[in-house]
Amino acid sequence: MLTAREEFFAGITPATAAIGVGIELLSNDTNPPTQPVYNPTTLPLSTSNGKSYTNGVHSSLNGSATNHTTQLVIKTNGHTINKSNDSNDDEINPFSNLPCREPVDLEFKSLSLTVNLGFRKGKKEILHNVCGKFLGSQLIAIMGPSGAGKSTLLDALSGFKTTGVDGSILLNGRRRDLPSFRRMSCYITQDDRLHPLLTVHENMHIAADLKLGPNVSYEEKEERIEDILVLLGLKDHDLTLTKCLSGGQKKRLSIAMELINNPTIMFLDEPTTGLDSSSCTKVLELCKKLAQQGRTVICTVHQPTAKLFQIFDQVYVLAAGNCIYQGSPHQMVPFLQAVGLPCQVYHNPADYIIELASGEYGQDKLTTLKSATGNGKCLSWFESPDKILTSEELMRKHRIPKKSKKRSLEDTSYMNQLSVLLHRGYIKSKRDTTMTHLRIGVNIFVALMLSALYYNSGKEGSRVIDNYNLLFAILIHHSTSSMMLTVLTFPMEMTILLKEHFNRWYSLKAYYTAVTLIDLPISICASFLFTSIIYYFSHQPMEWPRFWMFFAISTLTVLAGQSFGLIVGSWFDVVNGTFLAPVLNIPMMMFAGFGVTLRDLPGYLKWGSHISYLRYALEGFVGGVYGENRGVLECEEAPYCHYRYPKKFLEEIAMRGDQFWFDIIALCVTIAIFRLISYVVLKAKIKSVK
Ligand SMILES: Nc1ncnc2c1ncn2[C@@H]1O[C@H](COP(=O)(O)OP(=O)(O)OP(=O)(O)O)[C@@H](O)[C@H]1O
Repeated sequence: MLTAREEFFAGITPATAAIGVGIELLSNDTNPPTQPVYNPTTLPLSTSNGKSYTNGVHSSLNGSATNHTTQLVIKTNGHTINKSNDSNDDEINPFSNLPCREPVDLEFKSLSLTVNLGFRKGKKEILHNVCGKFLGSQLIAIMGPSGAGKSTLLDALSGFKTTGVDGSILLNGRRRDLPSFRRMSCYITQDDRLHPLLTVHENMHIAADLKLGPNVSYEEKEERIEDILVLLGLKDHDLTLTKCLSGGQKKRLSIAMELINNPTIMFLDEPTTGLDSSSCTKVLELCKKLAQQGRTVICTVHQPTAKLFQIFDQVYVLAAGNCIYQGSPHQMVPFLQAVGLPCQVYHNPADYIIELASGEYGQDKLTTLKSATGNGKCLSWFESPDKILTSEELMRKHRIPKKSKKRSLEDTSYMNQLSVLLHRGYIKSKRDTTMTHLRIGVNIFVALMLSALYYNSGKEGSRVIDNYNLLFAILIHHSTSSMMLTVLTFPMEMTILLKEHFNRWYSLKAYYTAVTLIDLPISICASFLFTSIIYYFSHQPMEWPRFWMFFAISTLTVLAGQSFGLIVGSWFDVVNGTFLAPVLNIPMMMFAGFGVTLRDLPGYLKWGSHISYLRYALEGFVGGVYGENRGVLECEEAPYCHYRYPKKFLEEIAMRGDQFWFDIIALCVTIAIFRLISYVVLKAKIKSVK
């Protein structure tokens, strides 16, 4: 009898290599089946947790896999088990903990996608009424030359893009209900949007916590993670930081994280781009395995080699937004022959069709191909066209899917998402040399530099102006350093947010709350260190209440600068943000009351002082240091001290010195408004991507 783990490995090639399990498929049919099939009638299917498996394969659609008898030889470290297999029987589902779902046929009719080119520039249609059918349990390649519309088609089908999309998309014959569809599908982007400072296992565990929630036990999650990591050949790397993984491993990790909640339909945008041929093969073979387990796996590819081309069950070729071939890779040569464009014997058909699609042999050939396929309507070139079910048959076969009563798209509660995101943020902060270590280091360094420059200026009556300059310099340091750090780092976070949010890992609200909270301890800590150093060495009044006032204003300025950076960082990319953030901060400095006092500001610019958070911060600093009835200052370094009486200085700079609490409230309100604006900008940005 096989153990659950042996059963698990029975259909999995990459995993077997990792732990010394080998599989050989011996067919006793003259036409070898393309898909290895496991016979549950001869092998017991009980799992470690006592569950039994149900069918995960759309057998009627896998013509080549049916009507074959296959012999499966499983070699497990030393033992060899021979099993006969009739492929009409159920296939094992290697995810021993995941409930099997029905395979889904995805069909689209007269699909067009139009984009707005901008003000007065009109519109551009990228997809032109294309049709197509992607069958369940198959690996489908969307091919075409650069700019043909592959990614656009993938975006439209996955629901990543909804604006400008016209036509109908059907799932098992019924109109696609986008929220339900998103619950059963996932989108894996071309670039690997992963957290570089988390290990493979941490990434997986966080994905599991976000997708499965606290109702699934830790042990079950671990079991599922291990199964997936073994399946994807990542088990040996589970303690490796993501940033140290190779391109192919990153790609596999991206897939692994989405497999946690067992999606039925997987969209992959160019999963082979940037990989060497062996990694390409590994990734595509893995996709094939996932498809064989009952999923519809759709990916875009540029120009596969002849070997990779054969891995796909179906290819869909686009040329300038039109379909020029749809069917099995094996049928492509007969198809081209049939339309009078025969492929040379030694020419890779995939290369040839891309050359045709690029218009290398003339535009008239494209017209011929488009009409031969009916722009995707023709299904004759599939492996077994007679076995393809019509929409009506599919509707009869598959019951109406239950509509979820849940309003939110995410699988777990807000509180669960928040706590997992906080935990993830904590791990990242601990390891982040820029956001944490460097930031603390820079604060200590700047504080020591300023201390050396303004040593003793806080208590000396002859150096009040110097001290005033110091207070303004501290404000500029706090506001710009926190702002620029956010502007530089947030756009990278934004790309990950877009992917994870689209794949329903968490709501924007949970993400935003976590981002706001996670940075608080580091900001407070950095600000405390800075304040302690500068306050002591510049000899500000040695009274605890004044120290805390100084610290409170410093911290609120850091938070205001950060919130301002968040608005810019979520609106603009790094290049534009780096230019715009300091520029936009200049009016804040202009209206702070430094240089030109608030009294001397021209009447038509007075409004500026009300919106400048640096004005409230400067007023708060001055109030803390010179207000609140501070006594006469020392005058040891000069024969005459003009501002020996702090009141005189306050009059000169047009500040009252008793507005500390007003300034604190004004800073808190400013932070709240900035945070609200950045939330709205983020939400709009996510919407605009669609
Ligand atoms: N928002 C947009 N505005 C204008 N044109 C767009 C927009 N999005 C896509 N396009 C155009 O649509 C066409 C198809 O783009 P798409 O990214 O889908 O191509 P692709 O086949 O995936 O190309 P590649 O393989 O190079 O990624 C291209 O000509 C592209 O310039």
